[in-house]
Amino acid sequence: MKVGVLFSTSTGNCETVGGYIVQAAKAAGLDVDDLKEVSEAREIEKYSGLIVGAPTWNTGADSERSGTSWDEWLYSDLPSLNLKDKKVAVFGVGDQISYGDNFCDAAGELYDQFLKAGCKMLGFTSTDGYDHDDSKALLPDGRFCGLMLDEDNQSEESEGRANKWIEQLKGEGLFA
Ligand SMILES: Cc1cc2nc3c(=O)[nH]c(=O)nc-3n(C[C@H](O)[C@H](O)[C@H](O)COP(=O)(O)O)c2cc1C
Repeated sequence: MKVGVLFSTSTGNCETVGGYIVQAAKAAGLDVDDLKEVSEAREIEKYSGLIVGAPTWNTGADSERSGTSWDEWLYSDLPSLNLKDKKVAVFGVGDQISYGDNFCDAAGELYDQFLKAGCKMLGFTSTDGYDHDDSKALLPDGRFCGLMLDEDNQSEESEGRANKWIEQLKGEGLFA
C-alpha cells in the first residue's frame, strides 16, 4: 500500500520540489510511488495515502488558483473518486515576495477540496521562516495547511524542508 505523490506545474518548480519529497521518503525507507502528474495518474484510490502539490498562478482567484491541470481535476475528477478517510498531505510552491498577499493560495484550495472529499488532512506546518503577508493556505490556527516551498526566493531551503516534513508525516502515520 504505497503513498502516491501527485503534482502539476507550469514551469517545473512543483515537479522539482515533488522530486525532493519523493527522494526524502525513499531515503527514509518509506513506501512511496514515483512522482506523477495528476492528470496522468491512474487508480488513485489504490494508494494508502496521498501527497498532493500545486503552484499558484491565478493570483487572487477564489477557485482554480493553480493555473494547471489541478483546476479541472479538482472539480471534475475528484468528486467521482472514493477517497473517504484517505490520509492526504498538501504542498505548495509560490513566491512570497512578489505575491505576498496570495502566497501559495492554490495549496489552500487543494486542502479545501480534499477535505470536502472526506480525506483526513495531515502535515500542517509553522509559518516561521516565511515572509508573506497573507495566504489562503493558512488554517484558522495560523499554521499552513501543509508544506509551502518558495523556489523563487528560498530554493536553498526546499530540500531541507522536504526532509523535515517527511519525518513529520511519518510521525503522523501517513506511511503506516
Ligand atoms: C503571472 C504569475 C502569477 C503568480 N501568482 C502567484 C500567486 O498568486 N501566489 C504565489 O505564491 N506565487 C505566484 N506566482 C509564482 C509561482 O507560483 C512560482 O514561481 C512557482 O514556483 C511556479 O511553479 P511551477 O514552476 O511549478 O509552475 C506567480 C507567478 C507568475 C509569473
